[in-house]
Amino acid sequence: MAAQAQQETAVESVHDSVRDREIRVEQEHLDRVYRRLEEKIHEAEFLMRDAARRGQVGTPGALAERDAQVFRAGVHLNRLNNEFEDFLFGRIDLLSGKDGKKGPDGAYTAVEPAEGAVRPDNTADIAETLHIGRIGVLDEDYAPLVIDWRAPAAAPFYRSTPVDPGRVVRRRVIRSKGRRVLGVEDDLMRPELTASLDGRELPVIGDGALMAALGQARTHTMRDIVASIQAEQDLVIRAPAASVTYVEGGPGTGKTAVALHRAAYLLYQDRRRYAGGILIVSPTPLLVAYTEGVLPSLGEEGQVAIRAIGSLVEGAEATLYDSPSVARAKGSSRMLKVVRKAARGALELNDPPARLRVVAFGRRLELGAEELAEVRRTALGGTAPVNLLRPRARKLLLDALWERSGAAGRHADPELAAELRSSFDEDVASEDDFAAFLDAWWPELTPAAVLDAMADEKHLGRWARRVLNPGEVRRVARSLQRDGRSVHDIALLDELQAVLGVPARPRRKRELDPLDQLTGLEELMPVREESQRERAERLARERVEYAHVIVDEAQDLTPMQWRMVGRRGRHATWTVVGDPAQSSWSDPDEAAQARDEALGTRPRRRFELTVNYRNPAEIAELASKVLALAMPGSRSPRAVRSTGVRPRFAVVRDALGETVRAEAARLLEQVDGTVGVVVAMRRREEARRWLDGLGDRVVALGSLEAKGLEYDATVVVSPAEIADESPAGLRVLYVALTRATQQLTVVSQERDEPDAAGVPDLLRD
Ligand SMILES: Nc1ncnc2c1ncn2[C@@H]1O[C@H](COP(=O)(O)OP(=O)(O)OP(=O)(O)O)[C@@H](O)[C@H]1O
Repeated sequence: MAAQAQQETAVESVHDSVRDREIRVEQEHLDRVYRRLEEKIHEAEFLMRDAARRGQVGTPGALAERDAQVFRAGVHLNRLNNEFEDFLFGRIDLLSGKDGKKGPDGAYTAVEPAEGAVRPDNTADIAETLHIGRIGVLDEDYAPLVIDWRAPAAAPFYRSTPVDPGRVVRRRVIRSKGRRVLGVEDDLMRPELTASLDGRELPVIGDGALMAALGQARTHTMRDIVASIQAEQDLVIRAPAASVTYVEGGPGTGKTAVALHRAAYLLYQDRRRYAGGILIVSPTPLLVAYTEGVLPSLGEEGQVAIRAIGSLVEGAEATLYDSPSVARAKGSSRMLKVVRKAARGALELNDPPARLRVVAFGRRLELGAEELAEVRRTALGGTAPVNLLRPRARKLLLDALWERSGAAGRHADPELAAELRSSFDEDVASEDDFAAFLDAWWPELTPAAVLDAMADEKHLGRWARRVLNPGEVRRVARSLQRDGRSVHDIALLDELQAVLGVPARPRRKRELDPLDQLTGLEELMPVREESQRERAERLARERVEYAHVIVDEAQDLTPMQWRMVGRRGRHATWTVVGDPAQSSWSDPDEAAQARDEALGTRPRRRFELTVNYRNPAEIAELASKVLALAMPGSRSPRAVRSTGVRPRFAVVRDALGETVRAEAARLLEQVDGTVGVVVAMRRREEARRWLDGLGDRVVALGSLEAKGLEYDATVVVSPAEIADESPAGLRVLYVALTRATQQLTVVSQERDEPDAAGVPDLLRD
């Protein structure tokens, strides 16, 4: 026994010394990289100073040169400052071979080793070693010290698998903090080989980086996965952006992570093209807060706007929730008709004048109610937005007055007749009364004013006749009377904006800045004048359309929301990620149709993600029981790991709040990271009170708020209550059950009909 223990200790220490040696090897490389980076920073700073000096000379040549230098140096400094932390994370050791073919996405496809690279006795030499990091760094001879993770040459780091290893023998993830290498984790892609590097056998350390990453405690912000992107995810990240990249995958398959990394990849691939901006649409502000740190960690921020679906309209912010039946009405494409009628009908509100009186050519002219109604009807026959039809209405009024004046037949000569008409128009239009009439009779409408008018049940009833039933009219009108907007109201505001239009206003002239002439200057600005974040926010405010639109949790967009998002990417390429089984929208077919309209006829490339990286198998298995009820016949993604900890079932004895609090406190002891307590939407407020004083590692969430988020452990409170809350309740419950990375507790009350073991009816076999 003692001998065996001694032997094990010896093996361990040999292993440790190999690990230490390998860490030293990587430390030496990292030191070289840092020395090189410092040189580059000095160079960039010198260039900035030098450029500033030349700028004072002021000759046109010096100015142009200054611009170019400032631009290059600024970009460099910006990147270096952003990414100085922890940017070297990977390494691949390759057999000799050709560089291989580039696939349609520009990345190298399976690169086969050269003939003879593997000897008949299965031994081989490592011919090439590449280090992968957040940005590329070249040494003084332009040889790569670090390859940017998005470069085609880095693709084998992500694509190589033991089934299809290509030239990769060993894939290593390097963990470092600042300038210190802390550890390495290796995966052997060709375990059958005995490979040597510089005459020594290639050592292998650890159990692979993926498992290490997945087991880590969660915080309230998402981490990037750049060191452990898996092959099926890499295919999506690097997919060409020619049209629509459409990705489906179950909970935890990395859809959100992939979407964020794809944004960074696209910018790297074609910065100029995506200077038009990338919009990432997220379902909730909570998910925006959770994910928005990922892009800066990948060195990208300025061109990407991550917005919650309830924050897409400038000046409005969703803070309220609608009941399922109100949401269903407001989100449905039936609302289109209602909104169009409301936009036109709103012209009649606020008592528009019933007659128009003017004096022209010395005569009193008048149009009465009937004639005005006729003019309005004709004007509204146009297809332009209501606010933009005002000039047409004005013209029709003048026509009617001209007719009334009897001056039409006065001249036979067309030129004279036209002249007379034009002086008539001028005469009328210059009258204050006419202008005042027009303002009152065809006022400029704002989306907010029309939506407020829809809060009046009588008005809404008129505009929604034969579209919404009386119950829906009542409920929708009431919901619009509340203080604040819901996420569905935001889509209505956007639709109203489109139906109303914004009349052209004289543009303010921008100050001329010589630097504006510089192409790509946008990259430099953040360094000198505003932070990346301020810039992203400014661009998001100013921008109406984007070059690429990424929709996360796409299964949840209602038809009206698809229209809103579609307007932001009319000329864009798209990445759409979602999971129909998690849809909280009651009519997926209607939403799919609206999605197809938003995406138009663009060709789609479909991808599927099949591996669940979030939930351990024990939790995934329980969730799959609800999946079978929610979407019979659909497959659960395969969980990659198992913890041996089965979900726990607790039954409420006395007060629900006390049981939930006790279970949350228990989980806080068990895990290092976060605990999420998911309740039916109507219990959100009380659930927050239940957890009072337990600290900020635990949060209470309504079922719809849990979308996309994850916690070390979750407490799901009353599955039946969550499932019964809406027509899509079972799918919402499926979302709730798939949020935990380590532990899950399900709390049941009587209505859950728990069995003797506490398992609620919905989760039994
Ligand atoms: N290749 C990977 N390496 C390390 N972690 C990963 C990898 N892929 C995904 N993950 C992790 O798995 C978790 C789930 O990822 P993500 O939230 O992107 O999944 P999702 O498909 O969007 O899930 P849902 O549909 O439930 O919202 C995250 O913690 C993510 O960081």
